[in-house]
Amino acid sequence: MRTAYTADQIRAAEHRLMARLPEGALMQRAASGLAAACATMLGKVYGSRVTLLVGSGDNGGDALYAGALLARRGARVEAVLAGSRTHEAGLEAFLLAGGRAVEAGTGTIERADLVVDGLVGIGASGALREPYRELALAADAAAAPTVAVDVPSGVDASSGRVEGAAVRAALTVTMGARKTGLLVDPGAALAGEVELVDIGLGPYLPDPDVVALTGADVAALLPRPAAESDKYRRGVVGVVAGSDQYTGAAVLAVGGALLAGAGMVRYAGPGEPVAQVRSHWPEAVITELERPSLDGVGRVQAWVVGPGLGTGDWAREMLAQVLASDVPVLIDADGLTLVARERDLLGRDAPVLVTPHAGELSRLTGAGRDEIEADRLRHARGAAADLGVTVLLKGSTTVVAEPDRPVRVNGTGTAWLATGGTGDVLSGVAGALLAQGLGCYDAGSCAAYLHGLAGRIASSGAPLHAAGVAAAVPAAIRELTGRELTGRPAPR
Ligand SMILES: NC(=O)C1=CN([C@@H]2O[C@H](COP(=O)(O)OP(=O)(O)OC[C@H]3O[C@@H](n4cnc5c(N)ncnc54)[C@H](OP(=O)(O)O)[C@@H]3O)[C@@H](O)[C@H]2O)[C@@H](O)CC1
Ligand SMILES: [K+]
Repeated sequence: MRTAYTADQIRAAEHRLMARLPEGALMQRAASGLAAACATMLGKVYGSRVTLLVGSGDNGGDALYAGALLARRGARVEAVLAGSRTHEAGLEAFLLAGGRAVEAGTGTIERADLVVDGLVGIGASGALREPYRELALAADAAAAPTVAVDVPSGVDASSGRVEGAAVRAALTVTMGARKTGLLVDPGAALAGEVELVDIGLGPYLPDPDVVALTGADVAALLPRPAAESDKYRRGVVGVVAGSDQYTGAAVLAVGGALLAGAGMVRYAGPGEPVAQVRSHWPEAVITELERPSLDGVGRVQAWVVGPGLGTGDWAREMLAQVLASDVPVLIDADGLTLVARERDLLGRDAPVLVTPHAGELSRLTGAGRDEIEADRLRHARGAAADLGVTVLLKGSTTVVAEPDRPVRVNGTGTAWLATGGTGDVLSGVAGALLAQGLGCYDAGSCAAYLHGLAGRIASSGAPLHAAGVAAAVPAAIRELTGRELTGRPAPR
């Protein structure tokens, strides 16, 4: 599990640790980790040109001490001192090691083999001011890669929010613990690779603000069929999706559920989608509906409701009946539009997982779509608390929020997944995990991980289509769990 923390959490932990250490010890640890990462990126340190962008705080101090270490190894290191003041001891060490302070605009950034962004770290507030903004833009325009110290300057360490200009790093060397803003877009997209330097903060850290599951975490959570499993005990998913107008959503949601390991999928819908589901998935158990009713559909362990369902009376009645059941329900797409109109529908005791994209969450909460995109964490958390449900907010980093738990973020996706129908597949995958007994929090975060990985497998760097993502879900599970998938050693 990768954990991340807000700036306030980090600062509090640092204070407790600093009280036990000699002055400056933490910064020395940070700087040596930073210098080592820069050296690796440079390949050959001797003779290379390194330009430091140095702000007025300790973030600049880290850069200066690291610059001193690189200068001692023969690099030509120049520092642009951008703040109204400069970390004194760091500057002294830097100059003593042979580093040079230079003005901005002397071509130092353009000539560099590597730029080190030490403008601001966790002490930043608001959009980058001048001259920092100008320097961030110059670093972005330069040919050399940028290594960000702690966080890319311009990215809010606690949220990933970016107001105005920000540094685009190839590598972010982060001190003591990951910052939340490095795991959540738009910040995550600007951080590049993230390397964590251990400065001994571990014992002083509180519960994390956000966490990201690793492949091993997901593998450990995924339900596995045991020898005595039968199709009912492996989890029966009910899918209420699709309409005579939108048939594909039904096919994709059923496919996602089947291929993510549901023991059985029951599909209930009108004639057109029934015909499509039947021809694509003979495995599904189908009830063709003459009227909107779940009577006679049979027991399920979880429902997926909403993709392509429409928003008319039929859809509203189906949604209400699904929500009147006593099993977990995943609501997506048109189901969310209906819930936005009629919040009372959510009043139930059994768990609810909603899977909006930013536009759908906007309808649910009234916040602007752009505002949600800019601060995904805050809005997902707020919606989970307000609605009393688990919220999986889709996007380039998917976040899963549930009251009183760290937000889970997922970065396995690829931009190619932003195409029609992939959300329907995700709802089926998550529904299969719910039906197999995972709670909404685990089902949502594991489904996001698997779906992202399946997207990568289906894409391989090229366009993908939603049915291809569903088809790649077993390969994604195989990649995570390998031979132990059956719960037994692989046959020879
Ligand atoms: N604490 C520790 O033990 C350790 C800390 N470590 C390191 O210290 C970093 C935190 O250092 P920090 O607290 O000095 O703050 P930091 O991020 O350098 O900048 C603060 C200054 O920037 C300015 N400024 C703010 N906003 C701005 C804006 N929008 N646009 C422009 N300027 C802006 C403002 O200065 P002013 O403008 O007031 O002169 C403010 O005072 C941390 O990220 C890590 O790298 C490591 O060495 C490990 C040990
Ligand atoms: K920085």
